[in-house]
Amino acid sequence: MDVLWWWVERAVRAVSDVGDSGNGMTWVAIACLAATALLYVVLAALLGNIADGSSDDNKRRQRHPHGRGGGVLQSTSFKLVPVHPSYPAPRGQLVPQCQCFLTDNYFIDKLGGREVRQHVSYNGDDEAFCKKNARLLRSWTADELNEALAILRDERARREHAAERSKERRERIKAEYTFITRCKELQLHHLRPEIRSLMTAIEETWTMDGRLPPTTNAQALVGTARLLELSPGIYAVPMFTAKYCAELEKELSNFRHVASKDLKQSINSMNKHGVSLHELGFTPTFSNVIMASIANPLVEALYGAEFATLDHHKCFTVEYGEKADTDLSLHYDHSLITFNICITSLFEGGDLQFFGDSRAAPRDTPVTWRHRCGWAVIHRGRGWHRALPVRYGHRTNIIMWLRSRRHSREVGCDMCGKPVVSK
Ligand SMILES: O=C(O)CCC(=O)C(=O)O
Ligand SMILES: [Fe+2]
Repeated sequence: MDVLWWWVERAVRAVSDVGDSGNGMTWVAIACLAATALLYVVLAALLGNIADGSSDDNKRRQRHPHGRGGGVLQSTSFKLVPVHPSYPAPRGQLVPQCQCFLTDNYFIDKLGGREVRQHVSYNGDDEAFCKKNARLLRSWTADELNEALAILRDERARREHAAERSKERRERIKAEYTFITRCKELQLHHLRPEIRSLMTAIEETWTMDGRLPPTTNAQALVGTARLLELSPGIYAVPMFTAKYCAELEKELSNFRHVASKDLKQSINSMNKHGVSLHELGFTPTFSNVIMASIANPLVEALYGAEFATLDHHKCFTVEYGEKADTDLSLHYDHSLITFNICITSLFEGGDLQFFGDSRAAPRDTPVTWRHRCGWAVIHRGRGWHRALPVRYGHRTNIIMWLRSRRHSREVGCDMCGKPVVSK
């Protein structure tokens, strides 16, 4: 590098001398500049640091299984990695691998109009359910019990057929729905400068093998590009521009208005409104791109390398307001890591509250986050959390439940904690 600077200095001096020394020196200046340019190209090629160009993306993918760049001295600014259909790691939405998907985490919101907000397990056997929940059932009337059993049977049937039904809806949406924007193709300019510089800051610390040095930790990043730590392991960062949020909301609101009811199925047992972004066709150009380009490197920096094997996800919207859900009860997510991005601004209330790890009882005093349009909240899926009622307006958030098959096999299922036998 010193040699390069020496040549640059010579070139600059020669050019500035031209004015004083007349034409004789012009040739010296041109020769110096040409030599400098040649030297730069050779050095840049040697360091694998030729900026831009599609071949660069291919090189990045080969260096790191999650499509990230690497290389010492790499200082190009952050780019989204287009995820090619043949790219093996991110496979979009997969069918849940653990059997607990069929038996655990059933939510009963209301019985006979009365709020009960109860999470229970149900294996399809009504008698076993009654025996196991004898104490709870004492507070229910016979009618309420019948209603509860009907809810559980419906929910179990929904889960058993979730994959096929989702595929059918996806195909119908593709055939029947006409997009009015191009929002499902995430572009670099849709991202706020803060997240771009945060990702650049992370890239700059990568070593030659495309990994972060073990000394890199979340504390070093907090404060960079407005990355906030709300509490240990819970972060917030500006992610989407206001313009992009408006475009997303315009599309989603159009879908809400024109799509038939059966295409807008509830995405889990708690949220009755909202749509699956996978069914809307967002996976290849939106969710997979976020997972490969942003989530994996960011999660590695914030939580450690063992979390950076995210390879599938469930991506959907939640909607609160007058003709949507009001709030969301205390729960934890079917995810290793959750990205929760707010895309609207005209609402009041709806704060997100965290109550600690779900492997322990919920804490008394929550950490509260007031959603901001375009900001993402990032947290472990297994943390207790809830959303307070939206009192005015409409709030739409994009929820990405990011999962890792490797983590489920090696550490345990995100929901029940038991190791998942690989398929
Ligand atoms: O509305 C929110 O911000 C929370 C949504 C959420 O926690 C979920 O859908 O899992
Ligand atoms: Fe959640």
